[in-house]
This record gives sequence, C-alpha cells and structure tokens, in this order.
Amino acid sequence: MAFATISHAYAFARKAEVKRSAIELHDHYDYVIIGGGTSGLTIANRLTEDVSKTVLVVELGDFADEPCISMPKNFLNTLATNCSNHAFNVTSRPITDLNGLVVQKYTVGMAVGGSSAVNGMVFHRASKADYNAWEQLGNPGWGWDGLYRYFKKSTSFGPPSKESAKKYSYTWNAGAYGHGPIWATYPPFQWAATKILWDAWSDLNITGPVEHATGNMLGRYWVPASQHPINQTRSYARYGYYDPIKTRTNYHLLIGYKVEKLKLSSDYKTEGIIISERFHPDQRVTVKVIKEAILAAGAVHTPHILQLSGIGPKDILEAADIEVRVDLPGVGQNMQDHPQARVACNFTKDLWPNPDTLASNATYRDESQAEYEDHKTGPLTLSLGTSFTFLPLQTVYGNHQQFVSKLKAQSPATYLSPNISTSIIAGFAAQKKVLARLFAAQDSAAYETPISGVCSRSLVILKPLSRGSININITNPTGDPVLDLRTFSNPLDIEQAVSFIRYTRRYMNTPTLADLGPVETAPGADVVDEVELIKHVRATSAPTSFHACGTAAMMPRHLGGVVGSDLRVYGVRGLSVVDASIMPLIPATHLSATVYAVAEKVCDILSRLSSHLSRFRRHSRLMGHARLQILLSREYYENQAVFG
Ligand SMILES: Cc1cc2nc3c(=O)[nH]c(=O)nc-3n(C[C@H](O)[C@H](O)[C@H](O)COP(=O)(O)OP(=O)(O)OC[C@H]3O[C@@H](n4cnc5c(N)ncnc54)[C@H](O)[C@@H]3O)c2cc1C
Repeated sequence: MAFATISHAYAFARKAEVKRSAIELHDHYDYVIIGGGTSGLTIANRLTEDVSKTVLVVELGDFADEPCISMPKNFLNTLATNCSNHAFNVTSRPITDLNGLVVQKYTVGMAVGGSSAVNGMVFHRASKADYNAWEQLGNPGWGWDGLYRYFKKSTSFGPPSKESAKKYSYTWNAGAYGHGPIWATYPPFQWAATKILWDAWSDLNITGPVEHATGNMLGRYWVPASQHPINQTRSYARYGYYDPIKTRTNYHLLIGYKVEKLKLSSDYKTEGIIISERFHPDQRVTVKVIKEAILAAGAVHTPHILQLSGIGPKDILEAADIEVRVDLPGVGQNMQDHPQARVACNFTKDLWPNPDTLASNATYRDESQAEYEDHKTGPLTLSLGTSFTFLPLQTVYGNHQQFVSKLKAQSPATYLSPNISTSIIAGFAAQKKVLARLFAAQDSAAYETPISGVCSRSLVILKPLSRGSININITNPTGDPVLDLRTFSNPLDIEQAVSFIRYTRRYMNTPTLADLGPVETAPGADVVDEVELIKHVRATSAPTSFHACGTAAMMPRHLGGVVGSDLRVYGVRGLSVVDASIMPLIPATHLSATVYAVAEKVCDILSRLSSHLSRFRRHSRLMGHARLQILLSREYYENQAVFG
C-alpha cells in the first residue's frame, strides 16, 4: 500500500512538473494563457479547479527566487541591480512635453508572477467612484458592486503583531478582505519621521478612513503591503496562486518561451498560438487551443501580440506589412500611467533612523540585514511604503471648477495623437465626460503622495488626461514595441501638477512639520511664478509609476474598445484579454489589487459561459435537433453582444 501511494505520488509529481521544453507539451489544451504573470496565474489557478479542463500557461521569464524579489525593502534593487533579469526594460520614445526625456527602462515584470514579482507591494484599491466609471463607459457589471467580492476573494488580511499595531496606530477592517491567496498586512517597522509626517496632515484638516479597501479611500491612512504577515516576504501571484496548486495534473506551466502570435482560422476562431524558445527564437512550435486563448501578457506586450497577429489598427499593420485580420483601432492606444511631479526637500532636524541611514550607514545596513534574517523585523520588512494621502481635486486645487470647465471645453481630438481613428476620439470624449464628473466630485482621488519617512515628495497625478500608445515597430515588428508615453501632452495634466506643488507646500509649511525643519531645494520655495513652476514640472517629473494600462480597453467597439465586458476581443472567437490592458480608465490606485480582482471575475464569466454552452450542447445532442445548434451559436454571439 505504502509503495502504491509513493509510486502514485511520484507519477503525479512528474506529470505536474513545470515544463522547460515544448517537446513535453500536449498537442492541444482547452485554455492557453499567454503570460504567467499577475493575471495569468490567477486565471490558471481558478480554471484548473475544474479537473476536466486542461490549461497551459506560457511564460517568457523564469522563477524568481532571489532575496531581491522576496524581501520587501528590495524594491529599488529589483529595478537596478541583480534582479533586473526578471524584468523587461523597454525604452520609450522621447517625451516632447518632458523636455524630450527618454525612459531607458520602462520596467515590467518578466518572471513567474510577472510584475507582481517586482512591484513595490503597495496593496491598495481605488474608490467606488473610480470603478463605477468603468461601468459608465459601457461595461455593465464592472462597477464597485461587481468587483468588490473579487477584491475579497483574491486577498486575506494578516493582522500585524499587537506591539506593532499599538506602536504605529495601525487601523484596519479585516471584513474588507476574504480568504484569498494574496496576503495583505502591515510591517513591524516604520521610519522615525513617519509619525510627524502623518500628524502634519491633521493641520490641513485631512484625516482618513480606518480602512481604505471598502471603496472609501480619501484622506491619509495606512495602506497594507502585499506581504506575508509572519515571514515578512513578498506575497505575489507565484506564491499565492501558483505554488500551492502546481501539482494539478491538468495544469502545465511552460517557462522560457515566448508567445509570438496567435493563429486564427479563416472564420476568425483562435486555433492556436505560435511559440518560440526565448534563447532559440528560430525554433517555432504551434500549440492548439480548444476553447480559449487568454492574453495575460501585460499592458505593454498584450497589444504587441495582438498586432503581430493581425488584430489592430489597419494603417499600422499595413505599414508593417502584416496581414490585417481584424481592423481594431483601439489595440495599443489609450495607454495610461500615473506620472509623478516632484518637490525635493531636506529635513534640517531629521530623526534617526531614516531611509538615508540605510543607504549610507554600512553598520546600520548590516544590522538590519541580520535583524531581518533572524527575526523578520526591522527596516527591511518595510516595502515601498504603507501610508499615503489621496485627495480629490477640489481639496487640492482652489480653482477646480475652472479646471473642470476647461476640460469640458476641450475638443476631444485636440491633444490625442494626430491621425488617430474616430472611434478612439469618441472613446476619449466619453472618458472626458466621466472624468469631468470625477474631478468635480469629492469621492474620487486626483492627488496622491506617500508618507514614507522622507521630506521629498512624489506627487502622483492619478487622473491623467494624456494618452500614449504601444505599437509594433513597423521597421522591425518582432523587436521591442514602440512605447510612446506622451506624458503631459494634455496641458491640463501640467496644470494639475503645478496645483499639486502649490498645495504640497501648504503641507510642508504646517506647524507640525516644522519640528523636522523642512527646506525645499527644488524648485525652491521662492519659485512661485506659474511659468517657472511649469518649467520645473517639465524638467523633473517622472512619466511613470509603472502602472501601464488601457491598451486593450474594455469599452464598446465604436468607442475604440478592444474587448467587451466579457473581456473577449471583438471580431475574434475564443480570445480574451484579462490583464491591466483592459482598464478603460486608470483607477486612482496602485494597480495590482485591481488586476487580481479583474482576473478573479473573468474566471466566473468564463465558467458561466462554458457551462452555458455545455448545457446547450447536451440538449442539442439529446434532441438531435439542428435548430438547437443554430440557437447555440446565436446564444453565444448574443452573449458577446450583451456583454460587449
Ligand atoms: C516596477 C513596478 C512597480 C510596481 N509597483 C506597484 C505597487 O507597489 N503596487 C501595485 O499595486 N502595483 C504596482 N505595480 C503595477 C502592478 O504590479 C501591475 O499593474 C500588475 O502586476 C500587472 O499585471 P498583469 O497581469 O497585467 O501583467 P504582468 O504581471 O506584468 O504579467 C505579464 C506576464 O506576461 C509575460 N509575457 C509578456 N510577453 C510575453 C510573451 N510574448 N510570451 C510569454 N510571456 C510573456 C511577462 O513575462 C509577465 O510575466 C508595479 C509594476 C511595476 C512593473
């Protein structure tokens, strides 16, 4: 008996091994997921719960086991040094409105777990109003009420220790979380100045909710990290959604392979995917798809794969000599990210320890490392940051009504790329209306700044009006995509940035903050003139918070949408997009929690549709009735139309 159990387990484990060569694959799978990142691993986990479904995930990257991935503090190292092999570093086109800045490394994750393996671990949700905006753009079911249960389903809350909770006055409502794979917690460490930085907001009458994750997220408050509450390591798609279920025999994960493009039949069904080995790109293999190919390659690479497959803006595809299968102008357009304006300053009376201590004092760094290894406490447990202030425009900008009037008066095409399709212009017109409402209201944030123990401030523009794009390089289609961020191409974004600087100065001049003696070094407290501030914004702002999204937007097709609200690509059968590309409007948040929730929701949609179809198929077989077959296909398309 013991022998039987062991040999069974052995066979099981062998079958479930991760695949490193296409030779080990089946000829076909029910579902093929392109990209084993944040959304891809979420979907794969849920789909493989049904043992009758076979699922293949194809991921270009590898497992990321280094401490620079797992240790919370290592965010910046991840970008800079030995972990950079777990990221794509796409170079942008020069950004005209940022004085021609070229982003050399626009980072997105390339690992099992994707960007959730390299991100800053800020685990945050936007306000109800931000998600309701998605619904208002023609996506029934995608408002806050349609998403909240999936936010819960993807997360668990692990309370901090009693001592930490008391020491830092952490607050939370565990009811906003569920029993899901990704942990949210608070670390057992904060920098010394954080309390003063936090209290100074009260001088401006800014307080905050006990818990932000219930849809009311305005004010200043604690934000959990996606971090394990006991071992204080990164909690991400690989650890949460892959590792615990990797032995499922209906689940294959192929790593080190690139999905080059999709194979469509003459009647627009997704028949397969064409893959090649990362380091031997000339050896191509086709894997057949029975039910659905699911694009989860992220907002930079999903539109690239679609365009390489002949699905995208006709003019770009023709210029690149790619056969146009579906003219879908929205693919790769509508790109959004959160730019950051900056105010640099120093504390003349800084407290010890502070982030600079870690950077400059080798003894402190060594002690911190030992403390982390031995006790899982100390500064290395603190990720990018766990407290923030999020405010609506009307709190920050005295002139917000005038701002809204200017936005309404803008002709939608004026600041979009020249020669963009009319459907994209119509889509932006619809977005503008929704955004004008959000800017005028008090329940949606426009401004974000971290409270991270340092004086210098990043001021995040949460509702950018500029739109970028990601397209194939027409002279080298299979090379890196062309990333045109177009940051600040809409002058109202610069106006927001300037108003944010002016408001932040009020914060830096609060009586409470005076205890730390802040001195502004750039642009410098004496720079108050609008023209000078604009110059500063153009010279020093960052175009990204690494929050790429919107490039295969969920919107009606006549508004430049790429997927309907069932996340299926228009004009093709058996093809969905489930990653950050689908967000029609960037929400006022760090994106990962939303990406998990979206992916969880899609699984429900896919399962409902699949069981619907099986029911009809069963009936039609039983009755042998040709008319039912017709009904079956009509039902399928009507569903697409209803959702889309
Ligand atoms: C540096 C950085 C910091 C961030 N900080 C935060 C933060 O603090 N908090 C937060 O909430 N969010 C943050 N984000 C954003 C968030 O992590 C992402 O929006 C989210 O993880 C994106 O998930 P995704 O599924 O869309 O794509 P990803 O998770 O990026 O997954 C895409 C996967 O597809 C793979 N892939 C791409 N092309 C191919 C191909 N052709 N063939 C096979 N595989 C392919 C990639 O290797 C990758 O693994 C950050 C992102 C980055 C990059």
